[in-house]
Amino acid sequence: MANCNTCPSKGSCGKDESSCGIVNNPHNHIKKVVAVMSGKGGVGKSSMTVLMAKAYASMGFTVGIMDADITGPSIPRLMALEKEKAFGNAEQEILPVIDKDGIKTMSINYLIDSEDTPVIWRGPIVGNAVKQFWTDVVWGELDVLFIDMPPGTGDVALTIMQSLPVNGVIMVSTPQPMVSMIVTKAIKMLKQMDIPVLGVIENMAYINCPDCGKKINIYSENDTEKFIADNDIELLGELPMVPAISNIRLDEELSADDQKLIQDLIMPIVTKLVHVLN
Ligand SMILES: Nc1ncnc2c1ncn2[C@@H]1O[C@H](COP(=O)(O)OP(=O)(O)OP(=O)(O)O)[C@@H](O)[C@H]1O
Repeated sequence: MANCNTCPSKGSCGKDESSCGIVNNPHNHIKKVVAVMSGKGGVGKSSMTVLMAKAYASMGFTVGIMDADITGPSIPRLMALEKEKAFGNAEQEILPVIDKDGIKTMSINYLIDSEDTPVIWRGPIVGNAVKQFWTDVVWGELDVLFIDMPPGTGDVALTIMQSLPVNGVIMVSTPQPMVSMIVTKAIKMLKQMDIPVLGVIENMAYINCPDCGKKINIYSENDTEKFIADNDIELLGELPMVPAISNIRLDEELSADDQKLIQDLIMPIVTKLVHVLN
């Protein structure tokens, strides 16, 4: 049953506790829940989730990542935790896997034999698994929990939005008309559900010429300004396509230049996010 005392939305959601469908674990005290969503697959949602989580942790916040993409989980690999398994405690709860920076993570891949074993489950079972990642995982005290959403606006995305106290959503998109159209559907769904869209990240928007440094737009029909204005949302940032981001799992092995590049790209976004979340 719902428990407002441990709910991140306490005092701001307007729901009645007796009819609220969100169940909270009394051991967990999570201040903010941020879903990272894309509408369209492959645009960099999981990469952005990891970059933001690492940046938050580097600022001294306590951070968690829930990998809600049950049939296509990528958080363990992106965090270089793919060899880890999750264990339970005496209360039948699940302990998250914690990375070298103290980021707590949970993914279905920690619970199955091998990372390439497929999860062949229908929507309601997948939805229940995600709900258990909220109710049964010992997240403890967190300043922010990022949820790496499955792509699209299907059954599981709806379950998450209805069953977890999501404070806001970050949309990840690429500047292509077809992607913007599908991301717009997701934004409209969130507006109908009264869930705030915190802003959009335009990922893989351009490349920098390796010789002269000139910014080269990859897509000829780049209409980011219109997309932002039509949807009345904030642009949190535009990121280029760079090898450093595709190698984020090896962050400690990246050159000092690449580490600085990532910092310079992600910090303005995270600074805006800290501001809009407070
Ligand atoms: N800015 C970037 N520069 C270079 N490569 C990137 C960038 N962003 C993401 N990628 C790469 O693009 C691919 C897709 O990224 P990612 O898995 O984060 O997308 P996704 O939207 O979460 O995908 P899915 O829909 O499967 O969940 C990965 O190989 C990732 O390394």
